[in-house]
Amino acid sequence: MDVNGITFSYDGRIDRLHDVHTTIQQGKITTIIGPNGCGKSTLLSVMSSNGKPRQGEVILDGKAIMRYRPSELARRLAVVHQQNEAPDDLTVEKLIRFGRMPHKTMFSSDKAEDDAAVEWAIACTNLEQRRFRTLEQLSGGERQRVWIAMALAQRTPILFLDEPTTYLDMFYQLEIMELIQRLNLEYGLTIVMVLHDINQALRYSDVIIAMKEGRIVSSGHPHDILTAALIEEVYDVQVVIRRDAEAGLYIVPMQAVLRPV
Ligand SMILES: Nc1ncnc2c1ncn2[C@@H]1O[C@H](COP(=O)(O)OP(=O)(O)OP(=O)(O)O)[C@@H](O)[C@H]1O
Repeated sequence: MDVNGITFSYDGRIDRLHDVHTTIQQGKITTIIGPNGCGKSTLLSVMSSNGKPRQGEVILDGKAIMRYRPSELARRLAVVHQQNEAPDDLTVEKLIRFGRMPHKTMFSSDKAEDDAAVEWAIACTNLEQRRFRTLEQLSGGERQRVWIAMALAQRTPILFLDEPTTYLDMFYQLEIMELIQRLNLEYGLTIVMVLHDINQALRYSDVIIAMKEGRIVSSGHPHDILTAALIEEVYDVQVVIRRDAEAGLYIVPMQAVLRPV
């Protein structure tokens, strides 16, 4: 996927993305980082054809993303949004089955293929024991796995996740990150996600895109780009970067740099 010079505005007045260029590498995990309001979710939305750029275009498999029919795009790319809502009385299995919608035509659907995709999504996300529960009977971490399972049931080669670990405790955060890593390594899914936890970004990404004020400041392998200088430039936070024999590279935020406004 190529992002070619995207400039985007919600209201036609203020640009929230300014001439953004990047290439999403197939089969890799790419993580978008940056402070609140810098345009991470906006970029993810434009990259999934959810918003028309003022300038530039996103190319997927040689074709501009805006030229895909919605169902055609939904067979290539699935999105797990930051906030998800569904009726509380819907069972896990029924909800996951909605992921099959893009594969149905007006006249037919391959029931065996649908069943196999739903079973695969349930198995990947370890929801076998929860399939007949309703959403309200699940923990936050289990609910997040349901949304991921629904996206997996789409059987797309590309998966976008917007802040998949927000509101989850340490256990569930790790569980989701390990699931994402497994989906990438075992099934070759191309993953693009937004994360706030810089250490998670460092540990699980092949490529990091660092944004500030609607622009890409730096992108590349986490070990190459995540320097103390870059983090201070992007977040206004001083950090120390350490390497531990067991834990590898890790970042410790030390101090917010207060700047006059
Ligand atoms: N639907 C919208 N209509 C108008 N402005 C919006 C809309 N969504 C976001 N914005 C604005 O666009 C800018 C970028 O927002 P975006 O949600 O992409 O940032 P973000 O980096 O994902 O932030 P966060 O980390 O807080 O989720 C912000 O100034 C935000 O207020």
